[in-house]
Amino acid sequence: MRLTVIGTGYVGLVHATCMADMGHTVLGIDLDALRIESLARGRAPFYEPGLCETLQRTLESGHLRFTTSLAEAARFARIHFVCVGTPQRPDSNAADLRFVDAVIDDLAPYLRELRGWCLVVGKSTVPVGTAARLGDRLGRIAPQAEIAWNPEFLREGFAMQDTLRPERLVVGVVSSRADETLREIYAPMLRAGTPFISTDLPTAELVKLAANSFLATKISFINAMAELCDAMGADVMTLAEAIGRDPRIGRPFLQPGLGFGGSCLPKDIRALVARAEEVGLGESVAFLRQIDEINTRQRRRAIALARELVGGSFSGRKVAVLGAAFKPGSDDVRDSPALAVAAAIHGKGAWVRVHDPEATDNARADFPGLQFTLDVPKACEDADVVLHLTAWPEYGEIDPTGLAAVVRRPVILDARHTLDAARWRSSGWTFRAFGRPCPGGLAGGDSSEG
Ligand SMILES: NC(=O)c1ccc[n+]([C@@H]2O[C@H](COP(=O)([O-])OP(=O)(O)OC[C@H]3O[C@@H](n4cnc5c(N)ncnc54)[C@H](O)[C@@H]3O)[C@@H](O)[C@H]2O)c1
Ligand SMILES: O=c1ccn([C@@H]2O[C@H](COP(=O)(O)OP(=O)(O)O[C@H]3O[C@H](CO)[C@@H](O)[C@H](O)[C@H]3O)[C@@H](O)[C@H]2O)c(=O)[nH]1
Repeated sequence: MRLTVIGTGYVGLVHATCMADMGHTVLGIDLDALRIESLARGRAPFYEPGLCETLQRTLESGHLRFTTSLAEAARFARIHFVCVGTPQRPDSNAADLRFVDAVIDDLAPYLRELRGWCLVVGKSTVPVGTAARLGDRLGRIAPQAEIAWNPEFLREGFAMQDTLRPERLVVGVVSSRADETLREIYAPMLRAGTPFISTDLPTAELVKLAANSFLATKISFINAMAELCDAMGADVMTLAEAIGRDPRIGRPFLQPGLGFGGSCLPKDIRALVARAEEVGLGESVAFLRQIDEINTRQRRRAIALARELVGGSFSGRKVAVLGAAFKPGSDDVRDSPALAVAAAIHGKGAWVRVHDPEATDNARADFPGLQFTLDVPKACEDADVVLHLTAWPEYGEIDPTGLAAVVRRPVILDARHTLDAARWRSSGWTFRAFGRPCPGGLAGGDSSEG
């Protein structure tokens, strides 16, 4: 089938390339002319495992092309996926819907000129009620155009596999024709057994926000347990393993540490609370405010413990930071917990040098005051403390003995719980982690400092 994908960010570009790889003929559209130019030459604007190869393959096969023109998009296909951003508004916790609104306003006049039915399918994460509102807006200008909502659940770092082999497909539709069209688009996945959940617009919109709220709740729950473990001398990793064995609880998303960041979980739980408040149900989701607060507290705890580890003041201290991306497998630094901690420590007078295997360009653009390097020993040269803040697998391969020879003091805070404490300690390191007993005292820093 012929499809367009409007917005070629993390969601749109991955969706466009995967749809093209499945055999559809796809036109990708973005306002950003430089991005479109480099995509047309097969260059992806961000790091995502497997994306580059698929992009090049689908460009070569002729299944994928790019343009900046919505007029061309309207002529090209009857099905248009909308994948533009819905960030947090600068002035409140609500979602900023101006990009999705703009796509509908700009596309609708071109669709009106066409004869026959067409379908605009939102994939962006939006507050409940947005799809119906956009459907009305679209219908007023182009009465033969219909809206559907098909929220996206991909994880960065696993985006290709999550798109090609999703756990489920959720579609909100207002007609059986939309339902059948979406089933046809996703036919190879349905044949492979992917559950297809077809529902109304509000349910589809809410499923997405509910899923992210639940994931955020699991993470903050285990981090709250880590705080208790610190105070009580218990071990949060054993606790996570033990409760995670219960299939009603499950081990995934119980990894304690610095908490969640990125462009989705933080803004999505805030947007859900904001929307619930609009309909007078703020109290029903008040717990999500606490989930958010527990999450940001982890960053303050890491700063406080790091300060304790350098002797009580950051002034003039050298701090090595391992990791800048909001999570491993991605070069995305949007709301990165690692960079928030690094910047705060830098702001308190420390020399901070950050290593990341993929995200240094993006991180440098957002935090020009920090120093960056692609070499772990260089990041750690003369450091008073090493902070492990993003769990890239290669940090698990570091030789602690070799690194001890480079630093000023062999002291490490593992804020992601993926390093082997025994190995580091046996190489002479003072090794600290939240929620884990440590020889000679409790691991937790106080969380009082902002
Ligand atoms: N990033 C993720 O992992 C992820 C996963 C699931 C859902 N989502 C949701 O999907 C949506 C997109 O997220 P993203 O991370 O891909 O965003 P992004 O910021 O990476 O990409 C958005 C793209 O849309 C383009 N754009 C903006 N307005 C446009 C317009 N009028 N016409 C054409 N292009 C336009 C921008 O130039 C940009 O390239 C958001 O609602 C997000 O919450 C994101
Ligand atoms: O046990 C865990 C799991 C994750 N994280 C952190 O949580 C954040 C988010 O991780 P993850 O959910 O893997 O990344 P995203 O790519 O942001 O994906 C989430 O947000 C997307 C956008 O809505 C959804 O599509 C995905 O389903 C949802 O997992 C990162 O900072 C992780 O380091 C933890 O601290 N502990």
